Amino acid sequence: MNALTATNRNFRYAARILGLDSKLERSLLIPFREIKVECSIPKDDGSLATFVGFRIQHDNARGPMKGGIRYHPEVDPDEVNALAQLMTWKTAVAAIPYGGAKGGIGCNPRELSMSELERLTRVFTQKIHDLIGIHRDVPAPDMGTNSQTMAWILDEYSKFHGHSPAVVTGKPIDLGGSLGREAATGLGVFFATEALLAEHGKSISNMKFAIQGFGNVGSWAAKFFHEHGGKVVAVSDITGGVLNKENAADVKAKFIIEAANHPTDPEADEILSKKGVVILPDIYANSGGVTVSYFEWVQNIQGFMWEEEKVNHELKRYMMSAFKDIKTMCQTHNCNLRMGAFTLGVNRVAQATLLRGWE
Ligand SMILES: NC(=O)C1=CN([C@@H]2O[C@H](COP(=O)(O)OP(=O)(O)OC[C@H]3O[C@@H](n4cnc5c(N)ncnc54)[C@H](O)[C@@H]3O)[C@@H](O)[C@H]2O)C=CC1
Ligand SMILES: O=C(O)CCC(=O)C(=O)O
Repeated sequence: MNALTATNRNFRYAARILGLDSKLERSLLIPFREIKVECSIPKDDGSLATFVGFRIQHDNARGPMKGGIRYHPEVDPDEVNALAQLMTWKTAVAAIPYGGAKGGIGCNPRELSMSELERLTRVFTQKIHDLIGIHRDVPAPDMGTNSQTMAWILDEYSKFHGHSPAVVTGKPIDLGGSLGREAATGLGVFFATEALLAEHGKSISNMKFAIQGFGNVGSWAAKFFHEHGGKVVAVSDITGGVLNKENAADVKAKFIIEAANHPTDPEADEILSKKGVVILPDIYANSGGVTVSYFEWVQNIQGFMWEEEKVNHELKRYMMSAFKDIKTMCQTHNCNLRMGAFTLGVNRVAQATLLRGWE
């Protein structure tokens, strides 16, 4: 099942639980805008290379659209669409004033030199600069991109619109980035795990952790688990496996924390749930990144930098509060954590949409 089919299925299930009107359901599902651009660049050897870039803006009922840009060979419009939609529910679960978007370029960043990556990022920015903006759509890093990528977008965007640090988050600190943003997704995963384990009478220090993916998110999460007495017993990277209906039955973990986006397909979800595995869903578990992106945007707009302690303290407060809200939805609708998070997010966006109206 592809990522979009799976995400739509989860959304429809949540809409049914909430009893949403079918017209509202359709309006929430269809993306606000889908952008597809050709990005041609001269390679270092003088040859021409053409890549396809996407920015899918899913919903802006609760505020400017927000979400990362990924550079990966398998980027395709359906996947970006699903990830954009997940951002809409994620920002609503986190209770931050944003909608959802996601972008990507189909490329292998490991096969491009720094100067090729810079040219590609600048060309992509030239093609989308009039459709993003501080109060319109604010990109951030995701798989295969980082603070340097954001610095190039900021520089290119500013050539058209004047110096605009708040147009991207996850920037280098020297360009207005926030202290704590680089570690934020991993730290948020740690806070989310702590909250879940506490519910089950357990703590980080008496648990073993196997981490799939060891880039920004996985490596910071591993560091925080280790520092708090957790035993990190396994780490897998790109050469590792995926979760799916063939191997879901072999998973021995009692808890799965979805630090990545859409790492479990619905068929595997069902198998794992039947085995009694507790899954903490992506739209909550990895929301620490976008939450600190929000703090970065606020700091840029305020023109005032926060101490790292304040960033981390506020992050913990947001993560705890969202967990409490998800549990309330689980109790109200007698559903699992994924549907607790989906109903929470979808309901908040539905309410905002209804309040704004369609005229
Ligand atoms: N960077 C951020 O702030 C946020 C990232 N995410 C999500 O977290 C996930 C990871 O993102 P980043 O750490 O930023 O990316 P990254 O590019 O820094 O690292 C990705 C890691 O995953 C590994 N990987 C790729 N395919 C794999 C597979 N099949 N099995 C095991 N490992 C595999 C890569 O080798 C690499 O170590 C993505 O799904 C992303 O959308 C979610 C929220 C925020
Ligand atoms: O920090 C952000 O704005 C977005 C991060 C992101 O792409 C995600 O949460 O999946």
